[in-house]
Amino acid sequence: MSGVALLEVSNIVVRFGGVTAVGGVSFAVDDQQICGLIGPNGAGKTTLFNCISGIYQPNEGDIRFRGEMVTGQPRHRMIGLGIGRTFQNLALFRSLSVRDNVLAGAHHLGRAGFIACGLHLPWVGREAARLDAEAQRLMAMLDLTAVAEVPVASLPFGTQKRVEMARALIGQPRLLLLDEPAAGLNHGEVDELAGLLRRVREGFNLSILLVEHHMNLVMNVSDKVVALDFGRKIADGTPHDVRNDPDVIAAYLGEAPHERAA
Ligand SMILES: Nc1ncnc2c1ncn2[C@@H]1O[C@H](COP(=O)(O)OP(=O)(O)OP(=O)(O)O)[C@@H](O)[C@H]1O
Repeated sequence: MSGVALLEVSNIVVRFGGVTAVGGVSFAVDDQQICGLIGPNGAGKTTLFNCISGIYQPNEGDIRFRGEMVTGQPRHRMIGLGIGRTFQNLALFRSLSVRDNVLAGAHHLGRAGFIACGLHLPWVGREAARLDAEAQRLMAMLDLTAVAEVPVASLPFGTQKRVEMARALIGQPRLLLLDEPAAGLNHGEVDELAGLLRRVREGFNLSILLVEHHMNLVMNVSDKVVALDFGRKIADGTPHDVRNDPDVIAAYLGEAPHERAA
């Protein structure tokens, strides 16, 4: 694997009818790297994200994950390969408890089918106990233990976002895609999120690709930043370099991006 990026996106093009949402974007994410993906509204961030997570199939270009071509693979296959994600507007089972939502993220790991469960085979119980222990560990790490049995619908938005992250993490991703994790959070929660992202990266030995409008968070937590505008890449480098890039500043209507923090 040495010399091969964890994720390699090459010349991705996505068109919706006459609209070119992504017009030939390339970038790479390395092992254990936090990469921020930024750009003004309509720049193509979500569309690119949806290609990487298997929701959209690009019209052109390639996506390689751990050296393997995965372009156009369906979502369940991407999860199996190690690409987990959260959604901007959350995609939780609202009437289920936090614990059950977290466990729902592990369904592709289980080997226990209908017949094995019906026969009460011993390894089925062992597998369930192992997953439950992992869910407990994740809930502790994401400060969810106290609400483990609470239906997610009754929890504050910031807590629900942590549930979604725990659900993605129990799937043992090598790459975690986070779609606007700071949206809807207050200042204190955003500060905690920065620390949490670093702990998650260290604790799970994974990489994070982060779409985010909250510039302070992106610049503070990312090892590298990729900036898009009108479906094209306009910068790719360290937070310092991207923040000072003239094209990035121009894309944000003359404001330095770090001054645009929510
Ligand atoms: N399903 C769709 N059908 C048609 N056009 C779309 C569709 N999804 C996105 N677009 C268009 O593609 C372009 C890129 O949109 P996209 O949502 O990827 O941008 P974004 O950078 O994620 O924006 P935001 O920050 O507002 O979420 C926009 O012009 C958008 O209107």
